[in-house]
Amino acid sequence: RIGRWAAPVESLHNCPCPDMEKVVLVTGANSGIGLALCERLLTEDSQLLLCLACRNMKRAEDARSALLTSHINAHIDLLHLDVGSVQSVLTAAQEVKARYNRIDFLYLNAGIMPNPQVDVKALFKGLFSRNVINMFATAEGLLTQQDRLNSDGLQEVFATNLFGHFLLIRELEPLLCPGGQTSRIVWTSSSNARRSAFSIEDIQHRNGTEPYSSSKYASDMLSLALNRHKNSQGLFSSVICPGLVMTNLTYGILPSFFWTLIMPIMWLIRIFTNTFTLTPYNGAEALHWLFVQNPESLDPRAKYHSLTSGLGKNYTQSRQVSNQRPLLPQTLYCSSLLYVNLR
Ligand SMILES: NC(=O)C1=CN([C@@H]2O[C@H](COP(=O)(O)OP(=O)(O)OC[C@H]3O[C@@H](n4cnc5c(N)ncnc54)[C@H](OP(=O)(O)O)[C@@H]3O)[C@@H](O)[C@H]2O)C=CC1
Ligand SMILES: CC(C)=CCC[C@@H](C)[C@H]1CC[C@H]2C3=C(CC[C@]12C)[C@@]1(C)CCC(=O)[C@@H](C)[C@@H]1CC3
Repeated sequence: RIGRWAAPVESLHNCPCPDMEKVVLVTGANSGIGLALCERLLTEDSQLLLCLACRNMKRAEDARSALLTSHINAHIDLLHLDVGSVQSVLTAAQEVKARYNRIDFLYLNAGIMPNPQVDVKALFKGLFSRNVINMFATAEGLLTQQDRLNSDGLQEVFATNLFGHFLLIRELEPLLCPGGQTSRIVWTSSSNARRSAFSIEDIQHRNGTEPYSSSKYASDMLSLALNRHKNSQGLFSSVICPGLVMTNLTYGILPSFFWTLIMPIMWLIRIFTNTFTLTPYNGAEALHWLFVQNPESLDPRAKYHSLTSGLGKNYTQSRQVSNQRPLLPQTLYCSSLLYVNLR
């Protein structure tokens, strides 16, 4: 490989990825939707070079073993990455650049919702309102979280769900779109993302109680900005919502016995709102769907939703990302640049 995008000799030597193998990196790959995505990607393309980027190597090892049981010959690498730590992202990016000479797909899936609180009064009120379907689909007005500062002095939710991922993109730029090829970025966002939860004056949601919603809205805007800045260079960014999925994240909202108790109700609700995808496999539908799409055919302003019908059929639907204020994506892009340049 010659030219601007050439990798250092030792990395080419190390790189086990011949030209036709896709290199896919997934953050938060050891559980839930991330792990289900890996399973689905290996089923789709057995030649993949899959890199599980996780903060806990024991859990990462377990995930790799589970994947290898059903895909014996799969090529699965592990990478230590705590997206909530600037130093960890920088070290991991160095490691990725030493191992591979390109990234075809970067799935930015790791995410947290710490100390969630359900507003039970609002839930009961909502049950008897005309807004009930929207309430179940978006949890609007139902959920708050308590955030804290991490060791970098950043709010933990924004650092994990947004800044760490953005820093990773910036650091991996030399591996994105090498030699005129296209590269793809896919964010696991949420239908809980709401414009009113985000303020450019409080870019980390330090003073609010909905950092999760705010950070997911910010990731939608950042994806939009990436498309505006980078599509012409062959870099395409998309956002998805997996629907409501039973994972460690949701088990952190209510105790598991409660979820088990209301499971029949959840199946019933699915008849009215196809956003209750419930299983990680179903939730990974839009992530998998994007993998097999031609990037030029995608809408840069869309959010792709994993949906499951009452009869259990999975499909992907595109909806416009909600209410973009003019210039907000660019402003956010610049602010995030400032953050990552603080390193
Ligand atoms: N479940 C749902 O209903 C919905 C989920 N989502 C989004 O889907 C994504 C996946 O979540 P889900 O599968 O549900 O939940 P899980 O908790 O099962 O998965 C989250 C993954 O992210 C990893 N992670 C968390 N923090 C970090 C970090 N600092 N560095 C590296 N990895 C980290 C976790 O690792 P570890 O095991 O070490 O904690 C885990 O692998 C999240 O972005 C979430 O916001 C969006 C909409 C709905
Ligand atoms: C289903 C019944 C009878 C009770 C559960 C009520 C809430 C706990 C539940 C209703 C809508 C859910 C929801 C989420 C969490 C749990 C609810 C608030 C999410 C916020 C989980 C994470 C996401 O990113 C969203 C897409 C979910 C939206 C719906």
